[in-house]
Amino acid sequence: MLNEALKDAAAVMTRLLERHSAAFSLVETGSVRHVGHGVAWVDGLPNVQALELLEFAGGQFGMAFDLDTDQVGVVLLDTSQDIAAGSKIRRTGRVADVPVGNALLGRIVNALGQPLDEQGTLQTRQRLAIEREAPAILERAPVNQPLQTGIKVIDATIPIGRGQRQLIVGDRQTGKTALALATILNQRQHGVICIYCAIGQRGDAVARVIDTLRAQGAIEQTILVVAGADEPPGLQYITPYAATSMAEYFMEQGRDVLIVYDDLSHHALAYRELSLLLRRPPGREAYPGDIFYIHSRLLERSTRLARGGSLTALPIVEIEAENLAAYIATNLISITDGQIYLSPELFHKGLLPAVDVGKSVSRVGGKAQLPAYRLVAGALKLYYAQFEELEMFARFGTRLDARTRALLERGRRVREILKQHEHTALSPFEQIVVLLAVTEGLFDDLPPVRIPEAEQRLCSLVVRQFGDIGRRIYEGESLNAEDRMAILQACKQVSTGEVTDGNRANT
Ligand SMILES: Nc1ncnc2c1ncn2[C@@H]1O[C@H](COP(=O)(O)OP(=O)(O)OP(=O)(O)O)[C@@H](O)[C@H]1O
Repeated sequence: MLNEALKDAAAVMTRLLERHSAAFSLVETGSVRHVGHGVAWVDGLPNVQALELLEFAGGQFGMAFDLDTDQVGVVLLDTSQDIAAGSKIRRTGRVADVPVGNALLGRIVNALGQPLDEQGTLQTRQRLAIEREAPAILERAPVNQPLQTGIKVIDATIPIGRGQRQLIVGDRQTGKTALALATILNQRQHGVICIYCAIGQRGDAVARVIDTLRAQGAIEQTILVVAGADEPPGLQYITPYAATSMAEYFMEQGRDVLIVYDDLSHHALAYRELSLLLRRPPGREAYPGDIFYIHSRLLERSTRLARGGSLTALPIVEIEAENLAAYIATNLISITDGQIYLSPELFHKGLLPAVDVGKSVSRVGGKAQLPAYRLVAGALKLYYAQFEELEMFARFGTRLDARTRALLERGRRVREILKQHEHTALSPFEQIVVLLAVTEGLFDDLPPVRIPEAEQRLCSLVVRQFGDIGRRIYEGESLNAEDRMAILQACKQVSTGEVTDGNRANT
């Protein structure tokens, strides 16, 4: 009896001692040896873990990055203003993590999950580490469901599937953000949750995105994770990882999620700055040796899960002077499943969105395209490729035969129909009908300037008359001969002016 009681007492004592020693290690403190822009070197903290969150005496946060034998390199996640040599710093015992959950929808937060909007504190119960392992191969499913962008040139020629990683690449001011934003806006009716992650962007650019999301009623299903250009490089560096953890929460609940990283060039610059400040050896273009790894580790987390749920990533990268072979851009091109290249030349010609179809590719999206779309898209790509080649020859003033002239004329109309204003998304059915009309030559007699008007009339007509075909197409049916005939007939009526605004004209 006494033995039993002694054993119990010993067990209680052991538990108390364990708890006490754990608590003791949590309050391990150190002091700042010296502090620079974005980083600090700290003495003490012998048991600190890599990526552990550390708290300075003034309440600022940092993250243990370089663990040397005699000091710790800490990346600052707040401004360094009130941190000086001698400042105290303590371990928190947890790696950097963020709140996750439905409460984040419609909110603007930073990489630590702190609200940046005026809607008060976040009511979330769960947190996830910002650095998480990507799903294993066996947990993944093939990408075979479309993610509709509503943009004709993308959905037709460079389709994106749910779970795909598609790079948006281009010089500055070529419409990269506009393209990603249009994709987010188009998810309103498809129930896809969106995360817009701004890294190193100017405040006015982010404000424009927020305003557009609000004005178009898409903010409620979007989370904005923002680290502006004036934030410490450490905070900019962890922002995409934090945003991905917030996205993974929804993916693991079986939801489809879209994440936009705007942009990874600024992310790479922030990491280079941190690495140079921490005196890590510089490599090509002064980037550290693991620059490829930081991006592949991030994008590996986007996938489609076999048990349901997907995370589609649209990373954006900015290049200079159309140099697609730039270091960070080529790294990202090799990591992702395709790229959308935005050309400054097309942008300046007013061919918006300025997607250069020849330099863009989607390595998996074709399998995800709706079956009805595949037939139309094939013909469209062929016309466009032939047209671009012929247009080059035509510039030399070569005399052209009638067939070539006809191909050129059709190509001009195809190009006209692929123009699209930034906030005018088309449903898959509308896109199929419009593209069918142009590839079948039903707009050949219309002057190109009248094509946008004909397109509008056609869209309102088919939605009104053929809603049922649209529904079937969306459910995965191909376009049968009868439906195709009916649609072509309607197209013919619109192009000849027989039908206006979806109604038969008074003839
Ligand atoms: N399809 C479009 N229709 C009309 N305007 C467009 C279209 N696409 C982009 N724009 C306009 O072009 C301008 C540049 O677009 P955006 O800011 O998206 O480019 P960016 O490449 O992201 O720029 P930055 O390099 O500064 O990040 C914006 O004013 C935008 O409204």
